Amino acid sequence: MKVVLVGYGRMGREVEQVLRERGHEVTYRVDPSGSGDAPTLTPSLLSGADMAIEFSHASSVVANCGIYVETGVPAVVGTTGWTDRIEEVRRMVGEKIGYLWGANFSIGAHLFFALAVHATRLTHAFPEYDALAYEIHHRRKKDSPSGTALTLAQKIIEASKTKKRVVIDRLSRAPEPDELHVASVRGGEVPGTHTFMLDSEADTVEITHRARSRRGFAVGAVRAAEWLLGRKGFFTVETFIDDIFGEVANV
Ligand SMILES: NC(=O)C1=CN([C@@H]2O[C@H](COP(=O)(O)OP(=O)(O)OC[C@H]3O[C@@H](n4cnc5c(N)ncnc54)[C@H](O)[C@@H]3O)[C@@H](O)[C@H]2O)C=CC1
Ligand SMILES: O=C(O)C1=N[C@H](C(=O)O)C[C@H](O)C1
Repeated sequence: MKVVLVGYGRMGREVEQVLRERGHEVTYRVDPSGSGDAPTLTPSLLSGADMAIEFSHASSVVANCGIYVETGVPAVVGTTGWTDRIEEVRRMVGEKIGYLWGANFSIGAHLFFALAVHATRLTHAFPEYDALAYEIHHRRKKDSPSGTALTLAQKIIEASKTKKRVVIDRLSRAPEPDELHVASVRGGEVPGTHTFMLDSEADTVEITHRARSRRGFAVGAVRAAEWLLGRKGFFTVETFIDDIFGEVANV
């Protein structure tokens, strides 16, 4: 595949390495910081490209989607922090191009989601267990909570009989029983740690996904791009995971 990298920061560079290892070619790197070949994405940069892979900033996702649609180039997007506009992007994409978005492309994160959802269902019989979640990321991360934490929270709300709402703010009150509290911490170099906790008077059950590096995210994104080639429509990473690895993502 001839790939245009949109966003050439930590993830863009990691994806470039994996693309090379898997026999693909990077034709352009787009990044406003000056670290790529061009500062902004334009239709002409996508000419001849088979795929775009975007790890950029939330503020650019919708405009970039317009350029993918205009040029007919499919895109895998890992950028987080923009899902308040996901329906707009879904409508823009329609059946015109293949577009796949995921908050977390590492396989382990999807095992983590599945385990957390399964554990939540098991506690239907044990209402003494209260659910909560927290995530830790490096000091340069721009969005909070992480896309992964928001995805986890949504899945837990769907699986839980007691939790109906997600609260992400710093709480200056006790959470209501139907509120799932999701907390975020930023600092150091942590590539991404997410913990889901079920806590009772007797004990604590903790499920943690701890990324060791960004490689798992990058491998997943490149595999998702290989999967997307030739498909049309708006997909989330869960569809790709389901298709490749069986019923892992949506247990
Ligand atoms: N889905 C997943 O598996 C993962 C998602 N991410 C997400 O990917 C995004 C990027 O993460 P990192 O690479 O760690 O951040 P980073 O800050 O190292 O890199 C982002 C790059 O995008 C550039 N950028 C900003 N606006 C742009 C635009 N309009 N067009 C092109 N480039 C633009 C910035 O100059 C920067 O170089 C974040 O939203 C992060 O949460 C990060 C890791 C894994
Ligand atoms: O910004 C990051 O670094 C990461 N972002 C993604 C998220 O917001 O969930 C995925 C991973 O946790 C790393």
